[in-house]
Amino acid sequence: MTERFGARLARAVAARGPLCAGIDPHPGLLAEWGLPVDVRGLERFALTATEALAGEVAVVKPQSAFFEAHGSAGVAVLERVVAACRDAGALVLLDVKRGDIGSTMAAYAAAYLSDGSPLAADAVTVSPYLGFGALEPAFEAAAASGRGVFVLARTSNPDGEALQRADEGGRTVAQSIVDDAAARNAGAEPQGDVGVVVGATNVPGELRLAGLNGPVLAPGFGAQGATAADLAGVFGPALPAVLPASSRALLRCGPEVAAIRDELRRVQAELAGGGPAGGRSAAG
Ligand SMILES: O=c1ccn([C@@H]2O[C@H](COP(=O)(O)O)[C@@H](O)[C@H]2O)c(=O)[nH]1
Repeated sequence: MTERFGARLARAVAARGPLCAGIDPHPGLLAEWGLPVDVRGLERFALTATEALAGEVAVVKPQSAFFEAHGSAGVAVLERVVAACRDAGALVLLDVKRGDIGSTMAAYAAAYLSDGSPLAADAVTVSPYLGFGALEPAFEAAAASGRGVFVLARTSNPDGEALQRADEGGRTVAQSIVDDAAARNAGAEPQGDVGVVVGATNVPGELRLAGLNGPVLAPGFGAQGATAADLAGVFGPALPAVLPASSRALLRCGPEVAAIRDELRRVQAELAGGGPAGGRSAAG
């Protein structure tokens, strides 16, 4: 029987620590690395980043948008990145933020969460804007194949606040997403397969995460300004379930593999020791 994602993730984090390393091939970063902003540059960038990061972290998070921007050749590079991360022992959380009516969601689930699909990852990000229930095909495909789903709840960007903090029957919309995810994870050991996305840039204590019984992906750490010292305040007792995610702050250290890896290890050490990591800049 396929081992569940929640269990696989817990084991990977115990072995390699909680940091989730993002692979975001921004055109500006390709240029900074002295690479052409085309599919050849994308391939060199993404495979170099994979070489630097995937053998060191529990989770790698490729940002699909930057690959899709190069068309089918870019998506082919993404497929190679997914395979190379797996070979290096990392779980792949593909950041695609999909969400649609249930019948179309089933097609996304087939693409990203089903054995045999070239783009199948260990987990994906999904958007609940069409309703948490519309994500059911993704939850089912993930459960059937030992994969995971991370639902956007309270994102790291300031634009999310008005919608996500709106009142939904005495709690915020974001809290209702967390509570729906918690219901799906109830009773799972060591944790469930449904995570939430909560930005590390958010207000301390805004969400009740203690009952989630699942992982919390925390982008906003690093280039968007949140530091290791902020994490305990923002996430409180849920901190052991948090995967701080950083992309640009690591990738800016390239193109040398050793330099990216040195920065990665520095951040991992700070996360382990609770000291300051990350850096300040505007979110977005
Ligand atoms: O709330 C969210 C959800 C997803 N993201 C994604 O995470 C990375 C962040 O990159 P950095 O370079 O570390 O800022 C990026 O892929 C976003 O699309 C997010 O930032 N916030």
